[in-house]
Amino acid sequence: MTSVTEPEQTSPEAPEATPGGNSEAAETIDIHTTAGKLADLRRRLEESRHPVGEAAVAKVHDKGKLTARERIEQLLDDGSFVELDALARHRSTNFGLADNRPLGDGVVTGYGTIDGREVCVFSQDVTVFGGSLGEVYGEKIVKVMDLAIKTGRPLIGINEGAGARIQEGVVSLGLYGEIFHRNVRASGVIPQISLIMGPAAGGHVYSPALTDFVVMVDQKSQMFVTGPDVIKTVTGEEVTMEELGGAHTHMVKSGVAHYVANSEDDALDYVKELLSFLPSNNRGEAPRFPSPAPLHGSAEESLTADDLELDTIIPDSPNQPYDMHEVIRRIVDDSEFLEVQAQRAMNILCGFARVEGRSVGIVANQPTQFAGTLDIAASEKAARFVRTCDAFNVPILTLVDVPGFLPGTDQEFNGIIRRGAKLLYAYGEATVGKITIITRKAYGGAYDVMGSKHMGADVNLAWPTAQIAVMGASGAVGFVYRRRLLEAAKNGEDVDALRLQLQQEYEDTLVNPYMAAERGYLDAVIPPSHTRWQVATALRLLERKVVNVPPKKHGNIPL
Ligand SMILES: CCCC(=O)SCCNC(=O)CCNC(=O)[C@H](O)C(C)(C)COP(=O)(O)OP(=O)(O)OC[C@H]1O[C@@H](n2cnc3c(N)ncnc32)[C@H](O)[C@@H]1OP(=O)(O)O
Repeated sequence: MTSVTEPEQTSPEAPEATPGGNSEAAETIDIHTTAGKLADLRRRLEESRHPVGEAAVAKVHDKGKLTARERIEQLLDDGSFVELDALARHRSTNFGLADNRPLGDGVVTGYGTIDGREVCVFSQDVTVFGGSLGEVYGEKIVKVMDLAIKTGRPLIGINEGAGARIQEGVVSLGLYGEIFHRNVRASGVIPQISLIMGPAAGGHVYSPALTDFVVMVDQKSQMFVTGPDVIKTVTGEEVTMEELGGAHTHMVKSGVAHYVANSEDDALDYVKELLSFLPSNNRGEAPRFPSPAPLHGSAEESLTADDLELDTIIPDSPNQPYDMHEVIRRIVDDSEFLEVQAQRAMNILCGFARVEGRSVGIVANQPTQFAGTLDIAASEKAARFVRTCDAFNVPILTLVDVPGFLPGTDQEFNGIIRRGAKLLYAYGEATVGKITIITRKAYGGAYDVMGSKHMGADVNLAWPTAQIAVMGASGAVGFVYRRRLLEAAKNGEDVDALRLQLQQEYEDTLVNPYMAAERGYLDAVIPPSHTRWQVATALRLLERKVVNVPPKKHGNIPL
C-alpha cells in the first residue's frame, strides 16, 4: 500500500479537484483504493497546472500575457506536449520556503512537436517566486537540456523571471552555471532559441545570450543584468525598464535581440518559421520543401517575369541606391525572406530563404543604408549569422554591393580592425556551400570579406554591372595621379576636366568584372535575370560538398 507523507497533499481524504480547477470539496479521495490513487494523481496534476492558484493566472491574463503553460501549448502542435517533472517541488527551508512549495517550482518543461518536428522546451512561470530560479527549477531545465542534446532536438526556452532565487543563495547560482555550461556545450550541436516574454534579469538573460536566437516582444519584454533600481543606487542614473532593456534597445543598441515581435503570438510564429529553415541538429539538413517554381532546362528556358526585372534593377548611376530586398525577392522561393536583426545595422541584410525548396542563409549589402558600407555593427551582425548558418549546414548566398569599410575615427577607435575581422574569420571558417554574386560595387578589403573566392567561396558570379577594384575612381585618381594633377594646376590647365577624364579612363580599364573573370576569381559573368537559375544549380552542386579541415581544438576568432 502506498502511504503518502507530505502533509499538505497527503490527507487520505483530500478534496478532489476536477479538471478546470473547480474543487468539489464535497468529494473526497480515499488513496487506499485504486480509484482514489487515480483521483489523487489527477488532483496533483491539476494543481500543477496553476500551482499558486487561479488568481495568479488571472493576473497574468490581465496584463495581456499568456501563462507559461499556454505559451507552450501555442508553440507546439496540438496535443503533442509531454510534460516532465510536473510534480517536482523545491527542497529549500530558508526564509519560510518550507511552507510554500508550489508544484513545478516555477518552470514547465518537456518535449513535443512543431510542424511535426521534435523539439524540447521549457517555459518559466513568473507567478512562482517571480519566476526566479532555484535548485529544483534549475535541475528541471538541466534535465530537458540534456535530453535535447542527447536526442538531437532543438531547444526552445521561453524566458521571463527575476534571475537567481535569493532565498536559495549559491545553490541557485550553481544551477545557473550548470545551465550556462550546457548552453555552451549545445552550441553548434542543436539550435537553441530563446523567447523573452517579460522582464528577465540576472541569470535569466545570460542563458539566452548564449543561444542562437533571441526573440523579444515589443513593450512586453525587457532584459538586463541589473534593473533600474540597482542602477539608480549604484550610478545614480534614472532609466525606465523599457529604455534599459526593452526589445528596441536590444535590437538597435546592444544587438542582443534577433527579432522584435509585436505580440507574443508574433514571437511564437517567428520561432516556428525560424525552425523551418534549420535542421534539428548539426548532423542533419534543414527540411526540404517542394519548389514553388521548378526550373526546367537552361537558364533561358526557365526565365520568369520576375527574373527579367533583375536586368533593369541596377541604376545607370553608380551612386544611385536600390533596395537589395528587391533583388532577394526575385531570387528566392515565393519571394519569402525571413530577416534576422532587421532593424540593426541595416546596411547589411541577413536572413533565411529557400531556393528550389532548399534552405539558404542570405547575407547582402544594402545600398540604401550608408551606401552598403561595412561598419562594426554590420560586420558583427553578419559574422554571427554566417557562423550560425555554418554550424547548422545551411549554405550561404552572399549578394555584394559594398563600397568598402566605413571610414572614421569612431570606427577605428571602437575596433573596426578587430571587429571587422570577425566577418573575415566567419567566412574563412565556414565550410558550408558558399555562393557569391557581385551585383555592383566590390571595393577594397570589403571585396575580400564578402564571400570572395579567395576566402573559400565555391561559386562566384558577377553581373556585368559589377565594379571590382581597390577603390572607387575619385579616390584612386587622387592617389595615382596626384603629381600630374598638381602639375596641371600649376600649368593653369582645367584640373576638373582632367580629373574627370582620368577617372573615366580608370573606370573603363579597371572597374568592371572582367579582370576578375580573366583570373578565375569569378566563375562567370551572368545576366542578372539568370541569377535564380544559377543559384539553384549551384546549390544542387554544393549539396555534396565535403571539406576536410585541419584538426585543432578550436580557432581563435577575434572576439
Ligand atoms: C547567475 C545568476 C545571477 C543572478 O541572477 S543575480 C540577479 C538576481 N535577481 C535580481 O537582481 C532581480 C530582482 N528582481 C527584480 O529586479 C524584479 O523582480 C524584476 C525582475 C524587474 C520584475 O519586477 P516586477 O515585475 O515588478 O516583479 P516584483 O519585483 O514585484 O517581483 C514579483 C515577485 O517575485 C519576487 N522576486 C523578485 N525577484 C526575486 C528573486 N530574485 N528571488 C526570489 N524572489 C524574487 C518578489 O519578491 C515578488 O514576490 P511577491 O509577489 O511579492 O511574493
